[in-house]
Amino acid sequence: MSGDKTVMRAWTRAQSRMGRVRALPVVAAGLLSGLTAVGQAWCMAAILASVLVGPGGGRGAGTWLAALAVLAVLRGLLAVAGDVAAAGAGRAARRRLRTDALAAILRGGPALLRRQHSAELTALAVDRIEALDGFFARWVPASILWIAVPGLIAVLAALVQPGSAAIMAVCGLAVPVGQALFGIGAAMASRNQFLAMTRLQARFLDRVRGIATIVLLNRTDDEAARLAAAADELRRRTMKVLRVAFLSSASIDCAMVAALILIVLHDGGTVLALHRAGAASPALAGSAMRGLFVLLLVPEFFAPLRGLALAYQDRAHAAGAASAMADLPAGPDKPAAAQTAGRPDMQATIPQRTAGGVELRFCDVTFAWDPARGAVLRNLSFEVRPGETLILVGPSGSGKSTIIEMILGFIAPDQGRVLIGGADIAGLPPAALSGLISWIGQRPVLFAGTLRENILFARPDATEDAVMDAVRAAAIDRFMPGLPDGLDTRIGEGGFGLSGGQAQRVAIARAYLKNAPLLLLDEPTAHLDPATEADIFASLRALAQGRTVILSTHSAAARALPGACLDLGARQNPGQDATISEEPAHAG
Ligand SMILES: Nc1ncnc2c1ncn2[C@@H]1O[C@H](COP(=O)(O)OP(=O)(O)OP(=O)(O)O)[C@@H](O)[C@H]1O
Repeated sequence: MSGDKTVMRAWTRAQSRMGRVRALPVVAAGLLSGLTAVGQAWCMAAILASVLVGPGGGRGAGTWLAALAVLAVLRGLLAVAGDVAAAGAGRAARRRLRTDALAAILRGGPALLRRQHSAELTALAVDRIEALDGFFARWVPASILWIAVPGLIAVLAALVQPGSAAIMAVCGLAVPVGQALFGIGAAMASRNQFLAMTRLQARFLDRVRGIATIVLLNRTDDEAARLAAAADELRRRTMKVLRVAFLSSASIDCAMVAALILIVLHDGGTVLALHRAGAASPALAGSAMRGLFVLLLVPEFFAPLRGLALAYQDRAHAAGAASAMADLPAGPDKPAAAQTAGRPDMQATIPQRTAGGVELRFCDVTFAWDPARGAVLRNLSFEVRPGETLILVGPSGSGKSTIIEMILGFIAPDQGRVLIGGADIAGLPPAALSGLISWIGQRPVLFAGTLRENILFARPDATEDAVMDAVRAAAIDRFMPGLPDGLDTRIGEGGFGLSGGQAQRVAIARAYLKNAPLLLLDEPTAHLDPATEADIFASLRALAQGRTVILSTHSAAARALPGACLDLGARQNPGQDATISEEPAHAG
């Protein structure tokens, strides 16, 4: 996970900017609420002064009470309006971020899962983004209101009682200093808490997936102890977050109590002096009212500062999410634009779908996952003409899956170009590229749902006839009579289980429905017995008709698919070029 503070700060600042527009109604409600609080304090001060010191000669207590009631209702309404607007701002931001995160995860594809744990990605898309609600609903408005409302209150108080207003302002200024100190601790504590939570989630998911291995190797107690240790770490870090939050809130209370005491001493002294001097009742009542007014304003003055301190947690969550978001692949426009900049030839026209497949060319492609470990593909060139099949062979780690991920657009060459139908895939919009490709991997993913829904996943608007054609072509009709509800049998998680070969037939049916000109097969029979493998290859052979096919395999049974063979193992020996055998050599 990236811990680059500049990236985190830039992300948090950018999110703040984006959240500000939606936070404006919350800020407006907060400002108006601050004004009504001033009105309430004035009414309360008038009522208390007339009770404590005697009538000052102005309006009666009844008028002030009525005004107080009206202001209380108004303030209640403003609070509701502010809460509704804040909830809306949080909802909109979470929706936007979740869409961005999901798009980035899908863009990253399998390559992303190789470097990030699926539990981490799930935690980001679900928990972290959920936790950002407070950032947009509370922190963004609070970061404006903590200056605006106390500033407004201090100015109005200064018009009435300048000395007390100055005391309140000076005590208020101590708060940001304390918050700056606690804030750093809060941000670190919160980030550590999130890391501990993600670690616990990842460990738990791993262990649930590997439950059979844990039981068979008799490691249940060990694993339970480790999970307990991870849970305990999360508990400790959560307690630390709470401790820092408590200290931060206590520091504001201290500043507020200091302001109250100093104002009582200051204004109380004035009222007492007037009383001793035998001042007239209206003058005494006026002085007491002004003193009480400022005193009653003190909690209102500190309330936005307390709001900011509470929302600091939310900002810390945003900083934690920032590092996780920064690890996701950037938007498609950025790399594509960067790669095609100044190269009009690369701003590709989208190849048309053709009946006989599509041409695929690798031109001098070099790629390293990690430059320190050297290039996986070095100056690789080959060409597959429309309708032809290329079989990628070579030992484990020679780069077969890397080639397939590159064609899928999940990774881009460090040097060289990959052309599909004459268009550089770096310049193709992701949707256009995926429209040209069907992909079948080692283990097809079946979603919880019916068999029909799983097949239709490739083309939800397919007609019943098209689905039945795909079912027959993929030989699903051979095992369908054994399913309780035929095509409407529920499969996937919690549903009916399919064997590896049957699941692969669902993937073949999906490819039939999608009907793309380029078919990528990444070890499609890796986990199947020889008889099922032969069966699957027979279906794939039919599927390959009229399509360009790239097949990565270790299996000798792949000979069932007639086509050229590119031995990547031979390329790893110095001085040897790509070796395409059996068919016209289009390799360089
Ligand atoms: N996400 C990744 N990050 C870093 N290195 C990677 C990543 N994916 C693959 N590699 C490395 O790239 C090399 C080629 O891997 P690749 O999966 O393409 O090989 P392969 O020929 O498909 O292997 P296999 O036959 O076992 O599937 C390997 O050394 C592998 O460790």
